[in-house]
Amino acid sequence: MVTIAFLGPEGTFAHQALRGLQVAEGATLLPLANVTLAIDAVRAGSADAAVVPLENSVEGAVPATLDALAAGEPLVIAEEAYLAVRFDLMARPGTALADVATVATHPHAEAQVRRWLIATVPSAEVVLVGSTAGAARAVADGQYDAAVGAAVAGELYGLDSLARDVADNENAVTRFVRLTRPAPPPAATGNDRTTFVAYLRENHSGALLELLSELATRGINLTRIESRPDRGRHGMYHFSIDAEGHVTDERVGDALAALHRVCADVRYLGSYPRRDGTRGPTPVGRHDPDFVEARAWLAGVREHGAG
Ligand SMILES: O=C(O)C(=O)Cc1ccccc1
Repeated sequence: MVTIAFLGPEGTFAHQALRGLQVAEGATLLPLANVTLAIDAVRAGSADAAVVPLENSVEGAVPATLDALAAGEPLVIAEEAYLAVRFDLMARPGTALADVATVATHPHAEAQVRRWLIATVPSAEVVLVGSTAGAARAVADGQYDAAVGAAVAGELYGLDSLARDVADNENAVTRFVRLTRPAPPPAATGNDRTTFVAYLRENHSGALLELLSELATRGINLTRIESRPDRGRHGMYHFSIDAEGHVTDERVGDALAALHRVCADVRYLGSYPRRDGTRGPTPVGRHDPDFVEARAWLAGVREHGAG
């Protein structure tokens, strides 16, 4: 029986994202209170996969997810899904806006409704918790006056919406990933993404340029790059990167091998179909047959003194 952990409880955006991901029929769903617990459940073997947010179009990366992937037992991204996120301010029935002294929500939700909260409930204290649905449940339990989250969470926990669609920016989307223990990637589709973490060898001038050059010379377009501090080494950073292409593409494999040579470490985090947009054109000389032909030419030069 397959068990899928997700950022819970029921009613989170992560819970909604499950619908857009491959979840085996009859799988057991395991809601956990924060991203780190969900990811560690896969490492411990108590879940086969975890569905967690990785980045949001307004607030950027989810650090807890990036950091849990960058260290500890390796995991891979098997799949991604995008979800449009909308936020309501929800409270126990009978609560008026004027009664709201505390508002609980997830940090990524807070960032997306910050101005609205300041304008609407300026003296309310905002409390950051593990998830939006966790906030809604805590409001139902009487811990806080109001929660910011998905309308469905309000319905689940018996809250009323005091205000609907309260985001500062319309059209925010969040990217969720399904993580598993290391496994062969799904087959290349021609529109894929590869995620990895590069740890620089030392803090020398041009170290990041060196890393980027290996990707640029092979015509690899990046869709995200984030620096995160190496927790144990003050002043040192590693880079969490999404690149267009699949690890079985010649140019991507060649670039990862090159980074393995020049970096202190490269942690491969999976190749999987890209669900937003389409990749740009591959530059001349960087298609798979170009690499195959170049290898044959070099073999000829080495063996016969001529290609
Ligand atoms: O707390 C949730 O519901 C989540 O799934 C995390 C989150 C919070 C806000 C925006 C996107 C994802």
